[in-house]
Order: sequence, then C-alpha cells, then structure tokens
Amino acid sequence: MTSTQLVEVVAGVLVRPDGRFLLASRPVGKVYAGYWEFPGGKIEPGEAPYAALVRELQEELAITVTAATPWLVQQFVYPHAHVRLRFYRVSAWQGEPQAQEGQQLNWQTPGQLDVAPMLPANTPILRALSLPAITALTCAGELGEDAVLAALPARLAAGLSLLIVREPDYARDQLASWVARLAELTRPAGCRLLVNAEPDWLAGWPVDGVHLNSARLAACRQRPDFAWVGASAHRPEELQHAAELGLDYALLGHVLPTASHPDAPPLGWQGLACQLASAGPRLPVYALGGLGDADLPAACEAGAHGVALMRGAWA
Ligand SMILES: Nc1nc2c([nH]c(=O)n2[C@H]2C[C@H](O)[C@@H](COP(=O)(O)OP(=O)(O)OP(=O)(O)O)O2)c(=O)[nH]1
Repeated sequence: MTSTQLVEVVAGVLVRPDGRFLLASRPVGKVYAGYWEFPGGKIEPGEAPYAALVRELQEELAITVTAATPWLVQQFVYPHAHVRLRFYRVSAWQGEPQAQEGQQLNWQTPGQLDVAPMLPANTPILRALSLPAITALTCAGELGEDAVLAALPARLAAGLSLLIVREPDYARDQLASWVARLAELTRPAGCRLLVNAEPDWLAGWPVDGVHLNSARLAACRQRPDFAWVGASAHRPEELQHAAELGLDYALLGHVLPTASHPDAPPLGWQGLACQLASAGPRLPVYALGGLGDADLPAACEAGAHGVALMRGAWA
C-alpha cells in the first residue's frame, strides 16, 4: 500500500445516555497497536458506509447498531496510509459491547480523557465531543436584556455550556457591558461565552472565544487567537473554509423560516442534509434558524452536530 491510496474507514462513537463514549485500544498485530481509537475499520469494496459500520461493530464489539447518524469526516495521511474516516454517532445498539479481538474497552467523559495515546487523526474528534448538542444565541436587541437574563438560569441549569452573544445592532461599549452581565451568570456555571464581534474588540473581555459572522469568516485567513472560535455559514464552501482555518464549529442555516431572514427561503431539513453531505463536515455543524429544543433529533438525523437556538432559547 502507498500513502497516495485513499483508504475509506468508518468509525462509531458510541454515546451512552450519561454522555460517556466508548474507546477501544488497537490490538497487537495492527499498525499503531496499543493506540486508542473509536471502534470501526475499513469499508469493503462495494459496501455502503452505514453497512460497514454495522458490520465492524458487530465484529469488534458483538453489538447490533440500531440508531446511528453521520457526524464528522476527517482525512489524515499516516506513513502507512492516507485514510478518510467517516465518524458516526451511535446512540442505540443491542447487546453490551464486548471486546472480540483482544482490544481493551474504556468509557470516557468528553473533555476528560484519561487513556493514551490516541490515534493522531482523532484529536479534532475529541474536541468536537466536548461541544454540547444545544447552543444558544442571545437576541437582547429584540427581546430585551432582562428577558434573556430571566431565561438564562433555567438554560444553564439544563446544561447549556456554550452561549454565543449576537447583537448586531450594539455599539462596542454597549456590547461590552452586556457581555459583562452575561458573564456573571455563565462563568460560575462553567458555560463558555463567545461573542460575535470584531476579534480585536474582545481583548480583556471575560470571554472564551469569538464567533465570526459569514463576512468575517470570508475575510479570515488565519484562525483568531482564542481558545474557542466558531463561524456562521450558509454554504458548503463556507464550511470548508471554516474547517481549513481549524475552527471549532460552524452554524449553518437557516433551516426553518425565521424572523432573522424573512425574505430568504429556508433550507429545510432535506436542504440541510444535502449541504452537510456535500461538505462532508470536518467540523461540528449546528443547525440554525427557527429551531427549538425539540428539533435536535431531526438536526442529528440530517448530519448536524446539534441545534443553535435563538428566539427558541428564550421563550
Ligand atoms: N477504526 C478506527 N480507525 C481509525 C481511527 N482513527 C484513525 O486514524 N483510524 C485509522 C487507522 C487505520 O489506518 C484505519 C483503520 O484501519 P484498520 O486497520 O483498523 O481497519 P480494520 O479494522 O478493517 O482492520 P483490518 O481488518 O484491515 O486489519 O483508520 C478510529 O478512530 N477508528
């Protein structure tokens, strides 16, 4: 095998209801033996990716997958092969995973990995796993700051861990004081706070990162220097650009009719699924636009990482 051949691989991220996910060690005799990976393996000639996933997890873990959705796609050049990895999130299966090939199995908590070493291609996957399924965007310009602040504690109590401040009509000083008010609630709750603004504005603000609107994303040539960086996208090419910059997530929409874009037709769930399939998302993508908590299963079914709620977060 030469490194110019593209080897197609599927891998399953088994996620339990408590949020923990399964890793397996690569057995003796395989390349990178002893490294940790997500269970899976090579797609056979003529085999559909989903069928390969079901087969591999049956062979390696003796389980039958009953619910899995496409998630991220990564390419990586190893000395032994150039691989394209299709990761699925597996949310339901029959049987209890049991190592069939002498591998070790270990359930891990997102963001708190305690096994090593991990296959190098998987680093972005582990970071993506620490992003929540539901994120929220503020819209205080429309609803009023007090309405958002009144609803925020319940959101934080329900596990909100990524809040994006989006106030396109705020001047810099107004935005700074709004962010400070929000940080008083988000900081103690361990919720990351990102702001949709000029990255230069945020020096010294109590934030964890920046969110680029699509115009800033288009102009961006290098990842801004923040712990967390996301962006808004409307087309597959913008998702690709965000991935090439090494951003942590993208928002894609609008999926359903929304007051933010009254004149533009919504993508719909089918349109979202088509865009995600054509982009082969290399970073987690949140569906955005006219959505509520109840839309999470449809978003995941379409291949999104989760949902981004705006008005639907504060109702
Ligand atoms: N299964 C799996 N493979 C991964 C992950 N990350 C990653 O870079 N890879 C790479 C390692 C290998 O080069 C390739 C998978 O090939 P493999 O040798 O494990 O495939 P297989 O289970 O079909 O094994 P074999 O029958 O060919 O021996 O993908 C991952 O998380 N899971």
